[in-house]
Amino acid sequence: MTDVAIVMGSISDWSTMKATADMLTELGVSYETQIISAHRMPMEMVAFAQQAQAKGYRVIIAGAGGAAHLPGMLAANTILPVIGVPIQSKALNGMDSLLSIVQMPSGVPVATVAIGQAGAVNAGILATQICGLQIPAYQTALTTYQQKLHQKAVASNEQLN
Ligand SMILES: Nc1c(C(=O)O)ncn1[C@@H]1O[C@H](COP(=O)(O)O)[C@@H](O)[C@H]1O
Repeated sequence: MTDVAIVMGSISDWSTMKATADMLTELGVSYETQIISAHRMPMEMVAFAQQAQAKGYRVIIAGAGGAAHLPGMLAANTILPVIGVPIQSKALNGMDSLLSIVQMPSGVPVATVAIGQAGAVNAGILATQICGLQIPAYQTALTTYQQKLHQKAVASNEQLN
């Protein structure tokens, strides 16, 4: 069984969403990646969302840019938690993606992270935290990751002196 599904609206999103995949790899979390678009592949998008729980995924991470309907439309078709990653669009710098993803109507949440790569990394961590509620090995990996972050911050402070 694969724990996390990473989906994105276009192959052009991969340069951002690779940061999610890399984070999950670092934390030892199983994932699959797929291009699915609510706009360009509406039937496949609905089928994917409706089958996601039965496939055994615990969390869906969806990256999309511009009129970023994908995360919300997935959330509308599954009870799994959906984390939305706003891709940094060229025309509006990702503000369009962010607002399209975050401003969901009451009853259909998408857990929205920051625009671009930092958000993509955090989406991977957030998904691991959710899966970690049931998988102790993921909590151990998160603790190790947090300790590494701490050590790096302390070490960078020492560079000042
Ligand atoms: N936002 C969506 C959806 C969707 O929400 O279904 N499908 C594609 N896209 C976005 O269109 C942007 C440009 O895509 P192209 O580079 O393929 O033209 C991408 O950021 C993609 O996520």
